[in-house]
Amino acid sequence: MSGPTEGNNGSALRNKAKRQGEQPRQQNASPAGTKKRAGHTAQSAGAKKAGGAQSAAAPRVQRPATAREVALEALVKIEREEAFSNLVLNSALQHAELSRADAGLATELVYGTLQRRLSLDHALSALAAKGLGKLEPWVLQLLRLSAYQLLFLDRIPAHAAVNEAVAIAKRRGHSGISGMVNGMLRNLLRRRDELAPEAAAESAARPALRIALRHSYPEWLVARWIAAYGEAAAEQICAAGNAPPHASIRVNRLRATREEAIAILAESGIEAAKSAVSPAGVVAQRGGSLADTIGFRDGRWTIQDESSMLVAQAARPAAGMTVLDCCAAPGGKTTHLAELMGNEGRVIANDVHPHKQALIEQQAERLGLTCVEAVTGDAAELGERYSSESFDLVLLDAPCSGLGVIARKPEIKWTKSEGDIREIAAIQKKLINGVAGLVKPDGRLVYSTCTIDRDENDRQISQFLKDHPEYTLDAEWPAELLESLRSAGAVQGEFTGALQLLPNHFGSDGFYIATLRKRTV
Ligand SMILES: C[S@@+](CC[C@H](N)C(=O)[O-])C[C@H]1O[C@@H](n2cnc3c(N)ncnc32)[C@H](O)[C@@H]1O
Repeated sequence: MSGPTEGNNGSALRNKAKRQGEQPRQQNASPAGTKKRAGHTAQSAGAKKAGGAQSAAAPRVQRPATAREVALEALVKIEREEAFSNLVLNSALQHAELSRADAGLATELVYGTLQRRLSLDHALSALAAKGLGKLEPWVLQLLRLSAYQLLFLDRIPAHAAVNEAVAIAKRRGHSGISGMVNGMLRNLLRRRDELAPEAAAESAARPALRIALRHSYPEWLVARWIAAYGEAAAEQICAAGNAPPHASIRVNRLRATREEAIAILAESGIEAAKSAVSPAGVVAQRGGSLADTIGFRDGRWTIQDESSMLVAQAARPAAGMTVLDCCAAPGGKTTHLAELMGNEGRVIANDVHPHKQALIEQQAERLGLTCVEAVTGDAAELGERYSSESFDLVLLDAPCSGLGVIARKPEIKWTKSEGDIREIAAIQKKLINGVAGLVKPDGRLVYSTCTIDRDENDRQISQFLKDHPEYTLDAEWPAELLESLRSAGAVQGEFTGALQLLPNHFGSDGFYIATLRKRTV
């Protein structure tokens, strides 16, 4: 689901967020310093777009891109193409020739700038005579990433942040732009206390606006979370979304135990411990890239968020079952189901995108799982493709708004709207209704999402249960799993068979899981 998030930030930035109880962000890509540059650097691509830092006839002298230039290019691309931050950044780091520390800084700048966009724009708009709307995209991103350093990072001297920004502006634009960047950032330094997020939040009239300004979220989203979970929880959710995500693996029980995986990681210099959430999970605390390990290559583990690992566990597949995973790519939960089945039985893994079939097949092969069959099709049409009541277990890990994975993809805060939630909830409804008939009597239907919006989750399932009296919620989850969920307060009172895991419960992704059983007639 989410791209790999591995390793620790070599630069170990201690920032203002850290002083407020958060951890420095982990580097979200394999260390780039060892890779040779391939193709254009982020810097050379930028120079071309700025229109003439070098003439077409001049020999191209490639100067290594700096951490800030790599971050700037990535930010421009993420916004222009509405691309996922983790994919853009990983690719940018692979092409840049940065030291480990600089790759850490670029990562911090990209994620921090995306996370704190509201606070940064709030401060910058007070300083921009003509507002921010007319600025060229790269100038706006340069101002944001520089303001992020001035307002949120302690370890970077203010003069370094300003001087670097002015130097980039000079290389990319005309002198008017570098003068404006210089003036605005020096003004920001002078008025730092007055323009800080805390000061803005204190003057907010509404609770949703106060939380939005303090933690940098759209007010409509905070208002939705307050309505769903209350004010205190909404604020905790927002804070958790700004904290660095955990880097975790799911151990393939057919090839290793958690203890063995922890020992193998230690040999590669990665300090790791058992997950408090998932019985299959191991969380890296310090060290390098989890994907760049022998244990990953030889199929002893898969990189997966701890919450995501709960889905297959809650589904309780057994050896010999016939299982359908309706929205399966890239295969994280498919392969977990197959592992829990001891590779015995049949797991049909469907996805609508033909190119994703190979992703599922590659994962199954890497993990040694021969019971997986990857197929392509629209999940809404699976009800016509397979005989009714032919599966022991059907998993619908539905496409969703992704509001539970904001810590990994902070751009989601700014790209999603309430209209998007309505649209995706309608698709989810169509998909779950479409596959409900495929489950055998006494079989299970598992519905999951990586969002925390009630319209996509518990309200979706309440409506489904009204429309399908042949189904009930099934509370039979593995005891070990329920115990850990209770100890974190994620499950309170009697467990019903549906779980809304919030990002603030364990620091893992926000996830919803409902297990349903079809009655026998
Ligand atoms: C949440 S992701 C699934 C993640 C996957 N279960 C895993 O654990 O790796 C949702 C997937 O649904 C697929 N998808 C979206 N609409 C679909 C549809 N109508 N039918 C089948 N798959 C669909 C997307 O391509 C995407 O891969």
